[in-house]
Formats: sequence, structure tokens, C-alpha cells
Amino acid sequence: MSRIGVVTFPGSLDDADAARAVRLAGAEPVALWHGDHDLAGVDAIVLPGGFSYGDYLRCGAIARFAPIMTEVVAASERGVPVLGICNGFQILCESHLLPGALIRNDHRTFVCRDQVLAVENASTAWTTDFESGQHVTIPLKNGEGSFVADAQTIERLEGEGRVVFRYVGANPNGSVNAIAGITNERGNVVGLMPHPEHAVEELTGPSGGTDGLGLFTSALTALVS
Ligand SMILES: NC(=O)CC[C@H](N)C(=O)O
Repeated sequence: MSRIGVVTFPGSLDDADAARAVRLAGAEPVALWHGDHDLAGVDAIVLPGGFSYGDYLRCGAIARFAPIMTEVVAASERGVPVLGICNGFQILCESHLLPGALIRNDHRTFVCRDQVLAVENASTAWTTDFESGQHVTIPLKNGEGSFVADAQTIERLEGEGRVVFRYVGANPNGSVNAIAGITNERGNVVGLMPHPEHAVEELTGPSGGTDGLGLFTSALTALVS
């Protein structure tokens, strides 16, 4: 059985839900601690949502220096699938595993809602179980979800098909080009602001939806292929 590590930082909030999503997808979740110096041989890694280090300085700016991140960066360079959800996405940007940054929502308030997204790239390690152009509903909950990058970076992301998820309907936070999630050049590292781990069970998912499960099952497909 594939083993997917879920990293807990001080202030992580959604690590338990991410581990549950991993289990529901059919893999074994492995708890990793921010102070660890090894990845316990996991096959893929999830950086979950929350408020690592209390969001001090900037969201993800301190977590980037956690000992485990040295290992996560090295693993990503070997092609290990890495998923950053919300605060995890912020940590991936701060770590320069993904370009750009997440800043305060343009309306300056926390947003918490079920959000429709378009899957724009269904060939990353975390999205092969979706169809390109498919609409999915995933909860969005953050204060600093506005994706920004310089014009050249945006042009490159768009030109290379590295926008993985885009908000559908009103832009919830002012993200450039309504970008909700992106990937690295290799397609093994994906970050997104919405929370797929909260849309994996009919009882608790948005309108009974389980659209989020596809990210976790996609990683399993990537691991066996
Ligand atoms: N849900 C989250 O992971 C929150 C991320 C971050 N702390 C923010 O408010 O933007």
C-alpha cells in the first residue's frame, strides 16, 4: 500500500482531515513532524492547511525553515508528489517550490464557502483522475488566498499550462487571472488554496460532494504508474 506523509507544523489545522482523505483514497497516511529530519520513506507528501507558526511574518514564511522542509524540497527534486493545501500552498511558495505568493484577500476579510473550480490541467501527479475543464466544488477558507506573481511569471504559468485550478464565477479573493492552484514544471508539486480534504465524504462534503477525493486518488495512480 502506498504511504503518503502528512506534515504537522505548530499551528497546522487540517492535518487530521488530510490524513483521513489519504486513508479514504486507499493509501496509508504517515504522520510527519515539522522537526523531523527524514520522511520515513513515504511515497508522497501533503502539506496541510492551517496557521503554521501563527501566520507570523507572512503565512508560511517561518514553516519554510522547518527541518522537514529540507527533506520535502529534496524529495520534490527527485519527483516525489507533493501537495500543498492552503497554508501548505503558502509554504510551497515561500519555499520557492512554486512561484508567486499568496497575499491578503482583496476584500481584506476571511472567506469560507463552497467554491466551484475549473480543473485546467488534468495531467499533474495530483489531477489525473479529473477531466480537463471539469468543474468541481471544494471548500475555500482563508484570509490570505490572493495569488500574485510578476507579469512574466504569470505569462509563463499560463503558457505552460501550469494553472491547475481556476476559480469559476466571482473571483473570491482577487487572485491574478482567478488562479486557485498551480504546479511546478515537472507536475509533481501542486499547490491550491481550496481544501480538497474537506470534500471527500458525502456526509460532510459540499452538497454531499466528494470532488476533493480525486486529488488523493490521482497521487496513487501516479505512484503505481
Ligand atoms: N485554511 C488555511 O490553511 C488558512 C491559511 C492561512 N492561515 C490564511 O488564513 O490564509
